[in-house]
Amino acid sequence: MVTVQEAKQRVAAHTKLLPVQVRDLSAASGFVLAEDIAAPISLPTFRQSSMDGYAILHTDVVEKGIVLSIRGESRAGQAQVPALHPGQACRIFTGAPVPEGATAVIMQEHTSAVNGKVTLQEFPVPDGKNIRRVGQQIREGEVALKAGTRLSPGAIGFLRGLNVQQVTVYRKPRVAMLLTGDELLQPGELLVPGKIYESNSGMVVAALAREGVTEVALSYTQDDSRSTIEALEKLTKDFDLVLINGGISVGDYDYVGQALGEIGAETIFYKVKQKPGKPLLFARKDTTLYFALPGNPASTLVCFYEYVLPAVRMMSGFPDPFVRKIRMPVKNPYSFDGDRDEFLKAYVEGEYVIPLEGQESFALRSFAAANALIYLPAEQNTVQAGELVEVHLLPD
Ligand SMILES: Nc1nc2c(c(=O)[nH]1)N[C@H]1C(S)=C(S)[C@@H](COP(=O)(O)OP(=O)(O)OC[C@H]3O[C@@H](n4cnc5c(N)ncnc54)[C@H](O)[C@@H]3O)O[C@H]1N2
Ligand code: MOO
Repeated sequence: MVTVQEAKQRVAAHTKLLPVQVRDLSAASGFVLAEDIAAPISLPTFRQSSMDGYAILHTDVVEKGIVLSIRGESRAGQAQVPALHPGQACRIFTGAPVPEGATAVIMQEHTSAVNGKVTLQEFPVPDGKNIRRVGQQIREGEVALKAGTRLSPGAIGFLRGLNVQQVTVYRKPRVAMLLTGDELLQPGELLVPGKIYESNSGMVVAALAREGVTEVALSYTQDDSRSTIEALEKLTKDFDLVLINGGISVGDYDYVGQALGEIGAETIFYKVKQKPGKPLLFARKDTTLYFALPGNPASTLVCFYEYVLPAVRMMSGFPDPFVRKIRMPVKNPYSFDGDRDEFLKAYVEGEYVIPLEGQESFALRSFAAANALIYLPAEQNTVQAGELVEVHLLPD
């Protein structure tokens, strides 16, 4: 049995970055850049107006009420704009090229135009006012995004604006999941005595999809040694990550630990001093990592968020792979017995975190309402209302 901290360290120590791949930017959201990206162009590429109004020479504005003659127009997308001379103003719109010679744009609301003349109500007008400079955002050749950046929607938009079409990123793991249990029913099957509807594959598939892992090879096995070994043998080569669910405790029909030994996987740890999820096993064979997740549904999901998700993120190049931790005051007092650290299904509401009813590891009802886990080390087994606790925010 290892501590939570030791288990996390061992996961980190045995999880390697996956090879890089080139992806179209349109299919790279959520991936992590493996190389710096240099800006192929400057942004803006030309001087642009940031307002609808009039391009002028700021030096013309020596007092309030100056009148200039309107010469021409510049609209967004226009290629040629005549140069501006002292005493002139050019009608201009947001995003349009600023004529050569102009040094400022006065917003329309600060002007009045009549009969080809415009009166400016603003004084003084600083040099460069309402003009986006060439390269103000980024200059050609500068590093636009560094290796290790996760491609957020903002990053994708930024790269699109730079006309970057392909990116080199770390690939995401190829994942298989093996569900064990004689009691498991597929959706829609007839409910017969002793059976349950299988919940854990759908849950893990949904959680993986949020990490950008959209394909999971699912397979099922009965609780017997031979079929468990055979099922695992099929999953070695083609996958970076194999998740096994159930059959990892000490019962007479729990064959997963033994089967992993039979296929030559090396156990890196078995059992973590935590609740739920004590019988978690982590193993490795060649470049494939195996997590045997305890079958109790809440144990499966806690182990997923605390260990599997960080491993997926580490493989895909995330610099900060663990779920986000903050310290918050707990709304209600809470206490527990036992010598294992606890992960409590919880709800963050405003400035407080609330431990939810129904913490048993068979129960997903509380998980369905949770947006966080409270991590309480065994030493902190009694907390008072208002006491600060460590909160792990679940990904949205
Ligand atoms: N004598 C002991 N018994 C148990 C111990 C122990 O230390 N000594 N540990 C308990 C803990 S803690 C956990 S957690 C469970 C883990 O059990 P397994 O990983 O072997 O899982 P199973 O026995 O196969 O199933 C447990 C539970 O979960 C249900 N289950 C399994 N798979 C699914 C699924 N895909 N979807 C929905 N529900 C599933 C299964 O029906 C059982 O109710 O062991 C304790 N026992
Ligand atoms: O560790 Mo188990 O998940 O407590 O039921």
